[in-house]
Amino acid sequence: METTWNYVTNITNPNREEMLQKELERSQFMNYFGTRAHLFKIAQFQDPAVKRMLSKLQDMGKAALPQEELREYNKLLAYMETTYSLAQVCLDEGPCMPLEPDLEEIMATSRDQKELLWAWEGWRDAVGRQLRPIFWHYVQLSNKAAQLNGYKDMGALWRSKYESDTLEQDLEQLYQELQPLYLNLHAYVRRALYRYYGPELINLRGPIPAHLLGNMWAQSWDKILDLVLPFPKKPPKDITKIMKSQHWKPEKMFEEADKLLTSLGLLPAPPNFWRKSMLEKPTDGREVECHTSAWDFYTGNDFRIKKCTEVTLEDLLSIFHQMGHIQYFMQYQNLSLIFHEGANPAFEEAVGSVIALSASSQKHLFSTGLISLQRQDSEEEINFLMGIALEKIAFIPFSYLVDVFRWKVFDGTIIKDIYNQEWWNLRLMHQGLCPPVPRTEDDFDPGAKFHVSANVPYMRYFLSLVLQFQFHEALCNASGHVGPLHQCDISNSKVAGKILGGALKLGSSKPWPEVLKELTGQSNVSTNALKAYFKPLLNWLVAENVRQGEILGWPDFTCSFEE
Ligand SMILES: C[C@H](NC(=O)O)C(=O)O
Ligand SMILES: [Zn+2]
Repeated sequence: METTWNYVTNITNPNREEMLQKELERSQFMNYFGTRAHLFKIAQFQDPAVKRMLSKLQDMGKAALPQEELREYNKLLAYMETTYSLAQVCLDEGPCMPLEPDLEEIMATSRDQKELLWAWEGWRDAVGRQLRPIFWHYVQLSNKAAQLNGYKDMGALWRSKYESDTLEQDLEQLYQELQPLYLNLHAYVRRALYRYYGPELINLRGPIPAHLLGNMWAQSWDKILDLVLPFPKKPPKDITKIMKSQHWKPEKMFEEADKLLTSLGLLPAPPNFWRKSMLEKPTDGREVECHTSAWDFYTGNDFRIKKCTEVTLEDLLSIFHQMGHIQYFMQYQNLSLIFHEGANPAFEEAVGSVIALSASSQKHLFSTGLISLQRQDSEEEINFLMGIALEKIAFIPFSYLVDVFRWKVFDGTIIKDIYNQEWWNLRLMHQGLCPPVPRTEDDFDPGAKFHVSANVPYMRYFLSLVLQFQFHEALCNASGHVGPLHQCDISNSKVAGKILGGALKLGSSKPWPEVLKELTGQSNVSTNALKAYFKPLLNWLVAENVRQGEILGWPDFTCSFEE
């Protein structure tokens, strides 16, 4: 881990070589134990814990590849992730801009569609196009590694982490249940963009151009809240502006998250965290991978976050999310190593997001001194819920389709000659978006998303969307909260903290339905809590869309490009 950390926090060739060497040694170690674990037949054992431990030990991942192919695979992985992390988009004459913070800032704040298009297209030229020629090779080697572990392809290996042979149908079911929320939000936002950008850009019966949603991947739309605010006369406070006026620094943002977690009776981040994390983008000229991530160094007291923190509300909530990962690492520390992971990958993502849901409540913002008045009238409440919905509801189809795409690439349904057109077919079908300019098969737009370039599965974020509201509702009830779910802040509730901590302590030692039952009292994933949270907003959206005579969906499904 240390050599990988050294590389992503100081991208140089020597660090890369050292990381690749250590990766190889680590894989040999995994291979040695994995092969020996295969000597045992799991069926011979009775004890569920032993059977569970064995099956996890037998899963070697990429370490199952022969030496030479593993070396090749690790070089490919490093090339893809580094290309993403070092990519910049240059103005004709003048500065080049990295994704964080420059290009993301443009996507979030510019309202000039030409400037948005420049950043959107430039980023895809700088990253996606570079990965296109080698992505197929990555797919082949990934599938070979999966097959050597007994899976038909890498998508099957990724899905196996959820220990369910009805995973795909279950996810599809959850996705369908959330469609009314998404379609009503999409229609409402399209109308608002129509008002701002006009009919030459927006077709009220068609998909929305993907560069106008405030985000490089149009995955969350919270940055265009000002364009879509339901009650413009009652704008919410600009928390980012208030943070800056109160001279917040990154360190304070992390301390706030640590404070909320310890107020629940959960564990504080240890001294190593504050000493060894990278909480800001270095200013000493070092090239770093800015995509935020949380790290466990498996020593029992060395946990770090790598983040190029900006003083914004978005980064404050992202920090709550990341400190949730750190909390999980700490809580399952006493289990045997093999169980040092979340009950399933979506649990890992949901923990921090649950904390962030409390942190983003008016009650918490008030207690943090970021707003001076907590009370909201019904119109302000709709404005508030719209802000949360632009982040969470908009994210439903994106978080679902990224791995629907990759599962099909791994299982061969999507062949390499049509990667990009199939990506946009899914973006059109699920998100109701169009590329703002024509795309070709020289492009590889999925590669312009970190998780695709960094070989990180994504379905975990879709499932986490549902789970985080289920956890939030259960913990809010446990904390004695009464009233609308969106007003709940579990801070200071030792009861809620005890329930959450108890579930995290289980790591992956128990099947995740059992952990879900411990946490929420239910053993099945349910969208009821998410729907309850947004109910007031959905009622308002439906009435508004009916009033405007909106068409839900995009019957004009062609993407028109302005001349
Ligand atoms: C949702 C996901 N979060 C993360 O990577 O931490 C993303 O940024 O796309
Ligand atoms: Zn995460």
